Amino acid sequence: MKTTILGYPRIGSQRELKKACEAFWSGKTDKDELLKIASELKKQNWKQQQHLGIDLIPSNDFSFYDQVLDASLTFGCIPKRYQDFDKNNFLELYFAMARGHQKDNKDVTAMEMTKWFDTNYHYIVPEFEKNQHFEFFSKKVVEEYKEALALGIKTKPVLMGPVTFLLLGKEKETGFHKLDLLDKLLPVYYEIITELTNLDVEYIQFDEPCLALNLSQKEREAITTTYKTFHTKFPKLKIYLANYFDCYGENLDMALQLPVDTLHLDLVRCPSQLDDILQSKHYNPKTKLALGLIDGRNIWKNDFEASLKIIKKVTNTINPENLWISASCSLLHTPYDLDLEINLPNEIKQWLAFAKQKLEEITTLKALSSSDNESYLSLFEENKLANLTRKNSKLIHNQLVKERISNLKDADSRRENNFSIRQATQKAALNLPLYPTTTIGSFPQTKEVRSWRLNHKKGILSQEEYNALIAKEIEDSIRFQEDIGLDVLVHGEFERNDMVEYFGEKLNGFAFSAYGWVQSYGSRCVKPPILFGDVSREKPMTVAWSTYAQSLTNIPVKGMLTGPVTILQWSFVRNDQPRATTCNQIALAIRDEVVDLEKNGLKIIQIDEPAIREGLPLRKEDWNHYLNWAVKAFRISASGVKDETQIHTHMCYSEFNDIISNIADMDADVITIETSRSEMELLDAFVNFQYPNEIGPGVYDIHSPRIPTLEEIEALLMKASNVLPNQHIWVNPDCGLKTRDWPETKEALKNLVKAASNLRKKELNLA
Ligand SMILES: Nc1nc2c(c(=O)[nH]1)N[C@@H](CNc1ccc(C(=O)N[C@@H](CCC(=O)N[C@@H](CCC(=O)N[C@@H](CCC(=O)O)C(=O)O)C(=O)O)C(=O)O)cc1)CN2
Ligand code: MET
Ligand SMILES: [Zn+2]
Repeated sequence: MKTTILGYPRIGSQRELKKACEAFWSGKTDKDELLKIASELKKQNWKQQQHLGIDLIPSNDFSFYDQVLDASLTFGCIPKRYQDFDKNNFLELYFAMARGHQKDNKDVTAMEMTKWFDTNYHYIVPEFEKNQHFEFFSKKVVEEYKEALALGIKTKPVLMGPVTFLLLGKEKETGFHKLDLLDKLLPVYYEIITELTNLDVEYIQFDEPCLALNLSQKEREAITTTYKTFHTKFPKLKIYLANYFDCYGENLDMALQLPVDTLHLDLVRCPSQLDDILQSKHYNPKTKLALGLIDGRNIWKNDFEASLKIIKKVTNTINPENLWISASCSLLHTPYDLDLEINLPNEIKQWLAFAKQKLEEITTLKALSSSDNESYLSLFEENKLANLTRKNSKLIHNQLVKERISNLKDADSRRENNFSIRQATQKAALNLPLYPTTTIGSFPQTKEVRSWRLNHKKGILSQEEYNALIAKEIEDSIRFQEDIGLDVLVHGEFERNDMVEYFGEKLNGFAFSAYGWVQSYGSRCVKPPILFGDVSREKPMTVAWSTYAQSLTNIPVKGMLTGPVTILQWSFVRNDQPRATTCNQIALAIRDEVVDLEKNGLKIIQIDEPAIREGLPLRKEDWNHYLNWAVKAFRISASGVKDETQIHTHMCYSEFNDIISNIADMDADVITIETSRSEMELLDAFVNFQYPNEIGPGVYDIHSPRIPTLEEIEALLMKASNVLPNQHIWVNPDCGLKTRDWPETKEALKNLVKAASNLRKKELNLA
């Protein structure tokens, strides 16, 4: 039996890569400095895995921004708008594709970004044209292999599999299907594999998580062709085929017949597949199985007793030499090292394992499964005790919360009247112009704002001093919004470290790490709170700052909350009860907050649910169950208020086509969505469905420092007004502005307000 993993976090335990990239982008450091820090991080990761006993260590799991963008560059899949970039200045081209570029007489937009399966990680969407050309362009996969080899480590290079790569991308022209490009793409893989095998590479890991989706026959055939061809051309190459995040499902028979060395199984998300495989007539006992037993998506300690039972069952049928012990998926989605957490309560800490501890768990499981396991038995006992303590802990259970959940009634998830009645009431109460303008909530989280929070945490700033600084920032932002003429204002979220962590800190049932950073996209990280127990709200969480902001102005200010599904989705969630139950607990806490905001005079309340789509199960047969409880949880949180209180929700990074009726079912009075990078394509779902409520399609791509021009915004707005009822349209950016700086934010928002006002004028002239 051997150990391996699919990938390791790369941002650095102290977010070194984040800091290095941001310093490079701002021109504070040069390319050599960035490359040096990257090399150091790769080296640390490889050495760490070697030290802790991982037998087959991955390479090319590092990335400066995103592994799918890396793949696009590996295959020379570079959209035409970047053709003026010097191909010898790789990093400039690479980051231009990732973030857009607006200097030295160049002005190009970034590539689209979207959710990586059901995670909070975002990837850069490959773009294809009809006559797409592929070539082996970036040699990173070869270079990283050599880099590790120079350190004495013979790695397993990781490549995005060709079918997943194509399926994750997007046709930028009509008249072809992306899978048609496979024939052109495969020769590039042959070239890469040839170079790697010339260097004596034994194993290559091909990531094909599309195998967790409901594939069509054509897509399945593409997989078969690909791996049969690889095997025919490179009979000595050991192919490690990685699927993760769910079952192989109806793709299993096909997968089992592939001529690959190893099939990787996510046994956390899909424990049942093991029996399916062991009983399948298609299973060839020579195919190795990688048992993904350690949860790569969560931070709970593994249950060794349960895992060993599974291993034992497998070894009854399969020679241990044909088994790998592994994590369910790449450890990219877990934080680095629990040892850094000195402030976590010990009782909770003993239940947890971060990436480094998961490596230890993997090697311990291997050791415990061998006959000579005596020196590891104490680790087994320790693990057993920790899991037992967790099960029986007093910290977890709150009877009052459980009772409230069991007393939930249908009426708790319904507003008093339907939307058309509410709309009329709200119109009278709010008196907003046609095409009302607003923003999504956050304003720039500047260095200063963050340093106040850091200094407050360190005790350098008192609570009063900190509050005074935040209050001043809110006041400035209100004045700015009034000055430029926005119609619905926000307080700016300056007091929040993060839209989920902030609420986690205020609710019972959550714990927080100090360094539990996980990459979200590019250099941006999140620190998901640890939801370990029953959730309840002790006191109002946002009322003070929201009412303060409203007290400064006569223009309506939106109360700003994060919704229950998003708080659930972006936390590390307890695995001892159904997620639906946990979600309802959060929903009740948010509901109480919504009611308190209304009581305190907020006429508009936004409940953000950007993670609703992300939480959608990968396999369609599981969709309905999820959508039912998720939509219901949102409705519970939103339904405690009077008709005249306007409930907004906000979603980003989402394809809406296949869930649009459920989105409508959420029944928010207004929804704001991200649409600008896709040039309003995401709006189609709402148009085709004749979405009944009001909607603000984003007209400003906030992920890029680029300032959208007045003409661009107008063009997007025209597109929207051509297809939506004018009375339903709001004008807003794609998402919050916390990652932007003030100068660009100000310019962009002025353009946004002006664009709305121009459109209004046009409308009047027509009338
Ligand atoms: N949870 C979550 N998921 C999400 C989003 C989101 O907002 N939250 N948005 C979408 C996109 N993802 C995003 C994810 C992160 C950030 C982001 O800005 N993250 C910040 C960290 C935010 C944070 O927690 N800030 C803390 C800690 C800040 C910090 O780094 N402090 C410094 C000191 C201050 C300084 O000098 O900068 C330190 O501790 O060393 C705070 O403000 O208190 C970052 O990476 O820089 C933006 C978008 C989807 N998923
Ligand atoms: N209200 C939040 C903000 O403006 C919504 C963000 S969605 C990722 O930052
Ligand atoms: Zn958003």
